[in-house]
Amino acid sequence: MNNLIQNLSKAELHIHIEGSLEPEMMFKLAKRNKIALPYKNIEEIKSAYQFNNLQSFLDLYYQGMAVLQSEDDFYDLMYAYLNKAASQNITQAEIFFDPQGHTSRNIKWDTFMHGFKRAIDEAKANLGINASLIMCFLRHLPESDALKTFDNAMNYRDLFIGVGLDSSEVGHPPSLFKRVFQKARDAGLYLVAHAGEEGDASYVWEAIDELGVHRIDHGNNAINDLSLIRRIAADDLALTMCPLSNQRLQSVPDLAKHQLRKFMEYGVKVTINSDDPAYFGGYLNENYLALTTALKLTPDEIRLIANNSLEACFIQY
Ligand SMILES: Nc1ncnc2[nH]cnc12
Ligand SMILES: [Zn+2]
Repeated sequence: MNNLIQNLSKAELHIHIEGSLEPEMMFKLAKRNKIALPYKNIEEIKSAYQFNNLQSFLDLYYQGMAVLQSEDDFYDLMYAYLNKAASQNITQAEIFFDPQGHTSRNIKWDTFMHGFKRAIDEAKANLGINASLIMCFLRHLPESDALKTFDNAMNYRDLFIGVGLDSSEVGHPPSLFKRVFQKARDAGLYLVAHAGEEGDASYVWEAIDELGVHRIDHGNNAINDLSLIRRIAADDLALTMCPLSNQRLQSVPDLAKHQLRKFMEYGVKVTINSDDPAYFGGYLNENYLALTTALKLTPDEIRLIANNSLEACFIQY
């Protein structure tokens, strides 16, 4: 199975670039930028990564971002991910970034956008991997902040392909972001949203009906609503699922009960992704392997999931 998973061409459609910040790089950048970390060494960082829900992870995720300061920092972060992705036979990635996590720390748009672009261009030339960016709005902040972020992002319109919605889900439903998603739709951008990770099925309904998303990030809790599953399948909305993330954030009790199999039985276009690999203990192939073992996926099922990921890409090469 290991070889099959390694050798298959795959796309990754749910990866937060800031979630690929490995403890080693966090330490290196903290030193480079003279930023004090609340950890003495890499082992201490790793042992702090014990999560009991989404928020307990997000608190450390936002704290970790503080080491990202210069264009070179953003370049290094992106290039390291793309290098790893290419080594796992990922031919294409549509990558999330969180601008509000950086502008709130007074980092300039040019700094992160130019760092990301340089890494993406060099990785294409050196490694043959295709990558595009999806800008996410932080849903724990008000829509007015997302609208300002959207206006600033339009100065870089050719550097990203879509918008998404992430951060703390419960209490921040998709409908609160209707206006900014409408603006993004009018600008010809692709639309995605995290929904049904910790929120119930109503969050997924809203992402579809109020935001008009083209893919759903996670979607796990849609499993409790048969008419919703049928709607997702009928509209061919891919789910970008993240098994190790679900396990580490305790949003599934046991990987053997992961919702992916049931969605697949209903004909939903399911995909496997890594979400925040530096925090959840595995990149894409480790996610495929963990779910293959837990759900006893057959080689044909693994091929189908990998093929789904290529079909669900917004950009077809
Ligand atoms: N799994 C996740 N859910 C919501 N927001 C996130 N930001 C980074 N990872 C996330
Ligand atoms: Zn995510």
